[in-house]
Amino acid sequence: MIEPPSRTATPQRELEPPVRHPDAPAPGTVLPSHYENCVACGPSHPTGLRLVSTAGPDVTITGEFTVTRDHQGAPGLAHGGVLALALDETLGGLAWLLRKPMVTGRLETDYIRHVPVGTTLSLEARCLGFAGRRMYAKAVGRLSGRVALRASAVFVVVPPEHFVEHGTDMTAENVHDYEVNP
Ligand SMILES: CCCCCCCCCCCCCC(=O)SCCNC(=O)CCNC(=O)[C@H](O)C(C)(C)COP(=O)(O)OP(=O)(O)OC[C@H]1O[C@@H](n2cnc3c(N)ncnc32)[C@H](O)[C@@H]1OP(=O)(O)O
Repeated sequence: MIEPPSRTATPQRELEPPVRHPDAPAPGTVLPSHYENCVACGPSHPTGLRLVSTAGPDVTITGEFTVTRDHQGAPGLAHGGVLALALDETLGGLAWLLRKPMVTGRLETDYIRHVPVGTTLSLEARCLGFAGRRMYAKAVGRLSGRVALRASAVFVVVPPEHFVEHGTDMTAENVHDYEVNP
C-alpha cells in the first residue's frame, strides 16, 4: 500500500518572520548558478532549464526560463515534473537571501494553465517565515501575466555537512552556507 503524504505546506502555527541576511545580494541582482551542472539553473547542463533567478525585495526571488523541446511531456507542452522543478529551484533560491542551507521537504503544486514549448515562464517566490528548522514559502508561475502555476513549500534547514555526507565531490572546504558548488 502506498501511504499518502502525512504533512502539509500550510503553516499550522504562527511563523517567525523571515529576515533578509545583511550580506544578501541587493534587489535586482541576477544570481549566479549555485551549481553548474544543476538541471534547473546550471549553464553546463545540456538539456536543463537554464533558469535565471534574480533577487527581489524583502525575502523574494524571481525566476525565468524558456520551455524547450527538451522539457516536453505531451507534444508541445511542458511536463508537469519539469514545471515543479522550476518552482522548486525558484523557492530554493530564497536560500541566497536567507544564507541558510536547506533542502525541499515538501512541494505542493497547482497546475492551472498548460505551458507550451517556446513560452517563457515567469516565476516568483516569497518566504513566509520559519517554524524551527522549517521554512515555509509560496511561489507563482505566470505566462504573459496570467497565472499558470502556484506552489506552497516547506524547506528544512540542514547543516552544510548534509551535502558532504550525502552528495559527491563535496568537501568541508567547498560547501558554503549559500551555494553548493564543488
Ligand atoms: C544550500 C544553499 C544553496 C544556496 C543556493 C540556493 C539555490 C538552491 C536551489 C536548489 C533548490 C532545490 C532544492 C532541492 O531540490 S533539495 C533535494 C530534495 N530534497 C531532499 O533530498 C530532502 C530529503 N530529505 C531529507 O534529507 C530529510 O528528510 C530532511 C533533511 C528534510 C529532514 O531530516 P532531519 O533528520 O534533518 O530532520 P527531521 O526529520 O527531524 O525534521 C526536521 C523538521 O523538519 C520537519 N520536516 C521534515 N521533513 C518534512 C517534510 N517533508 N514536510 C514538512 N516538514 C518536514 C520535521 O517535522 C521537523 O520539524 P519539527 O518537528 O522540528 O518542528
